[in-house]
Amino acid sequence: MLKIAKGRISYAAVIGAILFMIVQVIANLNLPSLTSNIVNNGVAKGDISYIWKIGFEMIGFSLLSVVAAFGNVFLAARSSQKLGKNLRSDIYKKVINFSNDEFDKVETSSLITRTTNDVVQIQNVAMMALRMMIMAPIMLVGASFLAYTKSHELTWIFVVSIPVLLIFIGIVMAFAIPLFRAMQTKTDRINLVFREGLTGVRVIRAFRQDKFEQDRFEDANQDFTKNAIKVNTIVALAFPIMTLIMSGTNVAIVWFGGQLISSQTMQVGNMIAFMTYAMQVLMSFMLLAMVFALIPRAAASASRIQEVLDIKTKINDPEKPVSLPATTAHSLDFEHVDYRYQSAEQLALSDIDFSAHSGQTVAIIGGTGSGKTTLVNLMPRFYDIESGQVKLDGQDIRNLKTADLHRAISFVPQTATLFTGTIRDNMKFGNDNATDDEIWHALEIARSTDFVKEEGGLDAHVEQGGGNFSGGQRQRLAIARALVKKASVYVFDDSFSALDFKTDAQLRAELRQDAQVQQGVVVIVAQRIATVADADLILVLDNGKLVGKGTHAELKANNEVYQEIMKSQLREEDQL
Ligand SMILES: Nc1ncnc2c1ncn2[C@@H]1O[C@H](COP(=O)(O)OP(=O)(O)OP(=O)(O)O)[C@@H](O)[C@H]1O
Repeated sequence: MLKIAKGRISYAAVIGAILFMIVQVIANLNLPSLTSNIVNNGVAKGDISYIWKIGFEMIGFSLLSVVAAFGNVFLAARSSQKLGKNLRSDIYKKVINFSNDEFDKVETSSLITRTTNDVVQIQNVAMMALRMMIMAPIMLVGASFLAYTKSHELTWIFVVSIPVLLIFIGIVMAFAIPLFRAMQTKTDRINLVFREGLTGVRVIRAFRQDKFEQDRFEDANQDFTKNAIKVNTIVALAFPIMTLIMSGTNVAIVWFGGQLISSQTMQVGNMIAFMTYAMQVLMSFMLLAMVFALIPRAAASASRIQEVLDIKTKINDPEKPVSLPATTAHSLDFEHVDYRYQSAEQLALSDIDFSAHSGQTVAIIGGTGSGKTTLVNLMPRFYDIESGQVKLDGQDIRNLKTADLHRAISFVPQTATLFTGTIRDNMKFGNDNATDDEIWHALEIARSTDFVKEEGGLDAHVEQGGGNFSGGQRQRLAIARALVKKASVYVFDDSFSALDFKTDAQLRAELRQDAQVQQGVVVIVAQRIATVADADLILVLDNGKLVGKGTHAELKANNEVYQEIMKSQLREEDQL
């Protein structure tokens, strides 16, 4: 846990909080002694001026204690909140640079719990530690010593009450700590089920799985609640018992102290002070117990966060990056590329080899699971290849800064994702300087002007995930967004599948005529022969292998897989 705070917490604030806390403890430790003086020397002797003098001193120490407590809480809160803020941004910075391989390692819902709930646990413990963990031992030592100076005859009471309290605290912790620890994994589970339920709500309804999903959530919720109730019951039971131990100690002090007073071996004031110090001693143990009860849960949180921070991102900038040549003649080359998913034994792609240059359209076709998406994902280095080379403008993409590479590639993924904001915000996602004219031009190519105008133009609101647009409209907006970004390579991963034949054909014709797009290489992943037929180069994938490469006419004449795909699609149309 200390590792996680290192460099993320303000040391000046921590030192300030500790200093204030020391002042507070010293002030608090002085008060019982002053009470005993006032009783012994003022009240017992009827010395009014002494009472006033010590009374003012007590007010002074009380005010000092309040001010110090305020300073301590202020700095403790500030530094623990800052620690939380720094942790959240460090996790976010780390995660945003994850490649798909790393995202495959940690569940998204768990990442969310780690950024929110786990960070809160650390913050709470940091706050408690700065308030109590250091206060308790100082108070414990100070109060024990001062209690002894007030009456060494009564100190034996501690010999009984402290072990009783410690044994009790030990029993409580033994039961509570595993439960505290389990809270985090149970929170994870709730988040996972809740998230899946929310994102898949339509599917759940369509398949009438509402009851099943509700039960699944209920189970997770019930499990969490049961655990929380157990923890709270233990804590709730612990408090009255601890109060009982404290009251028992008080009774013993009054009982035996009374006897000492009547035999004139002890003064009343000393007994009152002893009683207050005894409470401070027991309170210190309780404060320590509270902190130690929270530590295991926070330690579990800390290791969950550290686990994310320690993940080594595989795809990093090279030590000596090269720059892309300043040219308008762009090229994309795959040279004998092999790729294997980290969890898989077999190659997902093997010996992929092709070249394309500015003005050319490369189309990738193949059955479901043949490796089309995997292939295009290698271009922006979402995954790194196992062997071979991928080159952009003649440079191995692993020698480029990832920011430069991503700037050079405009990518439309299979599932179109839009962000909350306006259409304009979404369109400017890859090109902040785009003018309204450029955006309208891109929308025109993507056959989106009509519905965007209907929605209210570029200022039209886009809901979370583009929920207020249809699937086809989202696809077209994602295509337009990719066109607004001026790139060397435009990748469309199955982006035309949601369009009808006519719109698909019009859109591709517009792409062919657009001067900006024609300066780059266009890569289209498609399922339909009609979509790929006019491409300059068609790659036919089958089971991760490049089984055909050529134009439509060439492949139609001599490629078996291509002919098979053609036949199956003709058959489908014939059947209608
Ligand atoms: N993250 C992953 N981890 C392990 N294997 C994966 C992963 N993603 C895809 N695969 C496997 O790689 C193969 C190729 O998948 P890919 O998504 O590239 O196919 P595709 O041709 O794009 O299919 P579709 O047309 O259905 O989108 C499949 O066998 C798939 O199971």
